[in-house]
Amino acid sequence: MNAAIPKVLTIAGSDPAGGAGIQADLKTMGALGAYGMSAVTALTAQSTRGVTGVHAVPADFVRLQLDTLLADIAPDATKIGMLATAELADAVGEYLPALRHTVLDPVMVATSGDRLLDADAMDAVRRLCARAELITPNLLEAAALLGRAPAADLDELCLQAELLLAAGARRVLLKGGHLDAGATDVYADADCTVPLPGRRVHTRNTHGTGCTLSSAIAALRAQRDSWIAAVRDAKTYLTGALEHADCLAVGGGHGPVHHYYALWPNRPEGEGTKRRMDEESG
Ligand SMILES: Nc1ncnc2c1ncn2[C@@H]1O[C@H](COP(=O)(O)OP(=O)(O)O)[C@@H](O)[C@H]1O
Ligand SMILES: Cc1ncc(COP(=O)(O)OP(=O)(O)O)c(N)n1
Repeated sequence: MNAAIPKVLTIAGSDPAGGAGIQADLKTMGALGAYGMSAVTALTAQSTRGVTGVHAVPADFVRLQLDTLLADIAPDATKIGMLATAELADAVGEYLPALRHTVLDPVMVATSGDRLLDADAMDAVRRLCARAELITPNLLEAAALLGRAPAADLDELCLQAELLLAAGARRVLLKGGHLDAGATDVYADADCTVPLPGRRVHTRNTHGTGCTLSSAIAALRAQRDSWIAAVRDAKTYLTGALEHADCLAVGGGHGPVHHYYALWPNRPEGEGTKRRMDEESG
């Protein structure tokens, strides 16, 4: 694998509160040793309490951002997040053949319940799912893509991951964060279907978990030899960011996860920080 610093692109919406969207993606990429770049698909008016407005960028201007960027820089990996409209989903789809290591987070609805994708954009997102190298739907997004009820247990998670493969996806990480217990996701590709258990963190500060996970996978895919290795390491990073979310104390609603938990040595609250200080003092 190339030892140069990887250049990783996010094509996503903006979250002014800094916990989701391109802001979360760029923080994640920086925290994981990648040089982050962004093409913005939509502005949201949003805080930790919810979304009050969405303003989609015209599709031709998203094309201009991508044409200008890609004429100069070849990303080592790309994460695609909020697409807002069918027109934007189709426009971004035009670039997938030219991009490597593509991760699509088919963002539809924020945790607050606010819509981030037009209702008539589902077919365009389905088309995109078949072109990305990995898709990372949550329970509700998988159910919407498949036209089924959301999975309620691990068996159904595995089944829906395999149904998404059968529908054309190349690799699927079906996220189980919305199940009542645990934090088990399911990874599936043509060779295997693997449950990925995770420690459940008891915090209300979960804003941006999906964005953080998909951008971490992209950042790490550029630095790992396989998708499954990137997915496992990204999940470990996200669990740490959730474990340290409460010491950020941002906003009055669902606050962000702590993207820089391993990098800020002067914040004594964090367990990762403490571990690092212990290691440094021998
Ligand atoms: N409380 C939690 N503790 C640990 N991991 C969590 C928690 N909530 C979500 N996750 C993990 O965060 C990632 C995003 O999951 P999910 O919440 O299902 O997606 P989204 O943010 O897209 O709705 C998954 O890997 C999931 O297992
Ligand atoms: C601009 C923007 N993009 C995506 C999301 C959704 O973020 P996600 O990590 O899937 O989940 P929540 O933040 O809603 O918990 C967003 N809110 N804003």
